[in-house]
Amino acid sequence: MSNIRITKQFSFETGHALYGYDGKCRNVHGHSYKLSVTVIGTPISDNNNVKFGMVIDFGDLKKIVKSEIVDVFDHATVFNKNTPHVELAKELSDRGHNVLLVDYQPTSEMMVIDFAEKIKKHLPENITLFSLKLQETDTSFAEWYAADNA
Ligand SMILES: Nc1nc2c(c(=O)[nH]1)N=C([C@H](O)[C@H](O)COP(=O)(O)OP(=O)(O)OP(=O)(O)O)CN2
Ligand SMILES: [Zn+2]
Repeated sequence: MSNIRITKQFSFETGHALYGYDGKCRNVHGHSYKLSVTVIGTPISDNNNVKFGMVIDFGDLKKIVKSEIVDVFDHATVFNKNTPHVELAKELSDRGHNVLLVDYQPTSEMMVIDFAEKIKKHLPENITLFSLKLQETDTSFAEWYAADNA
């Protein structure tokens, strides 16, 4: 049976700030992120299986990415917890804002690494994460490929 890649796309609105960065993105601002998740596997060949012909049901992939990434990051503001931004984060959080502290600088590169680890943990055994593409703006994106990280 052939190996087939399938992709599901997601979008979410997230704020962030790059502490110590030498450009305008050191300011708190937001992006309409677009995330493409590609997995690879062989389509189920048992015609008694309700998922016959599918690598993984797009709906099941959606459940994983939604609970691990979209529901966590959407309308949250992400700060690097290893910087003085923790103080700003605490103030915002105390005032009822949705703040997310992460253990890395929240660039698209670092976010896509984090997302890959989170998604991989929840995929069924026969399904492999092939790649992720995280689009931060119309002209900027970061990609993670399993083959680059083997
Ligand atoms: N390698 C990276 N560089 C930058 C990142 C990043 O995540 N990785 N992030 C930012 C900012 O957060 C923001 O995304 C600005 O990016 P940029 O593409 O420079 O945005 P512009 O609107 O200025 O882009 P245009 O060239 O006007 O389309 C900065 N760098
Ligand atoms: Zn940004």
